[in-house]
Amino acid sequence: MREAAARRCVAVLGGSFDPVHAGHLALASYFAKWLVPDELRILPAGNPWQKPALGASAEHRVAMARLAFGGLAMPVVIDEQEVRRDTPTYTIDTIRELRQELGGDASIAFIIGADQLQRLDTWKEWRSLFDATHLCVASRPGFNLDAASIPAEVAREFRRREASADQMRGSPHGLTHIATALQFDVAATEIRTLLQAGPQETAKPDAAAQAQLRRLLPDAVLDYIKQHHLYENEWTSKNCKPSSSTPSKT
Ligand SMILES: Nc1ncnc2c1ncn2[C@@H]1O[C@H](COP(=O)(O)OP(=O)(O)OP(=O)(O)O)[C@@H](O)[C@H]1O
Ligand SMILES: O=C(O)c1ccc[n+]([C@@H]2O[C@H](COP(=O)([O-])O)[C@@H](O)[C@H]2O)c1
Repeated sequence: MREAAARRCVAVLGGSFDPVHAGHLALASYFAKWLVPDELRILPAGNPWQKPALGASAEHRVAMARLAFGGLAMPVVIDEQEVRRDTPTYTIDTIRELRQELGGDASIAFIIGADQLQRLDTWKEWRSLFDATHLCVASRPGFNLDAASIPAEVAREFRRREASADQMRGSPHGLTHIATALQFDVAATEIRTLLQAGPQETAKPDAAAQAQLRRLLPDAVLDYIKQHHLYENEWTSKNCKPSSSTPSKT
């Protein structure tokens, strides 16, 4: 008798990654261990419509994501579909694209942190997400996962769909998991602030900020930020165009 082919499982982590930091790596690594997917798909957001502004161009954010996630010991794909799109970045559009690409049978699991769970009901067509993907959520310091912090309807959906890793790998979409063990206290906002925390005349972070940055960012990402003088000034516009320091295409 022929053995049934195993269902392909793809874990997806989307983000503004402005810049990518150790919290993103911890989040991806956590679910890589929990779900054991065949692939980790990283999706830098082109136009994250709920963020007031961005500090680096899409090209730089993609380049930093490549440096950061390329070091993980698993198959990683940096998917640029969202930065190629002109429209606001809606996850439902992206997941539908992914479905087309991966087929109806693949198990797709979209990963978010607790802050996004708290506002999931503001996402475009959030209920439709369950028809196309699983949703995996991780705790994050500063963002409660208790009943009072999650919109009631979102909490209800998550409760009735809660599943094990085996169940998620074994079906294409519609299941959820909330992991409460991750406690990595870092945000991109904090990193952008640290990068500006130097004497005005030097525009360089002081020694304490420097040590903190080394702890919160992969070395290659910090080196890249310095090489391209990213985040040295106040906010640039949201759709910031690549500057002269845009990475060359290789
Ligand atoms: N420290 C963290 N722990 C758990 N999840 C995180 C952490 N940092 C980011 N995430 C999750 O990663 C995804 C992408 O996050 P994003 O790129 O917006 O980073 P951020 O640190 O939240 O940025 P910002 O401070 O600019 O809002 C989101 O789903 C977010 O919840
Ligand atoms: O689909 C939406 O409406 C939507 C609203 C807010 C956030 N998202 C997605 O959630 C992921 C994390 O977003 P962010 O803003 O925390 O970087 C990223 O992939 C975003 O595109 C998606």
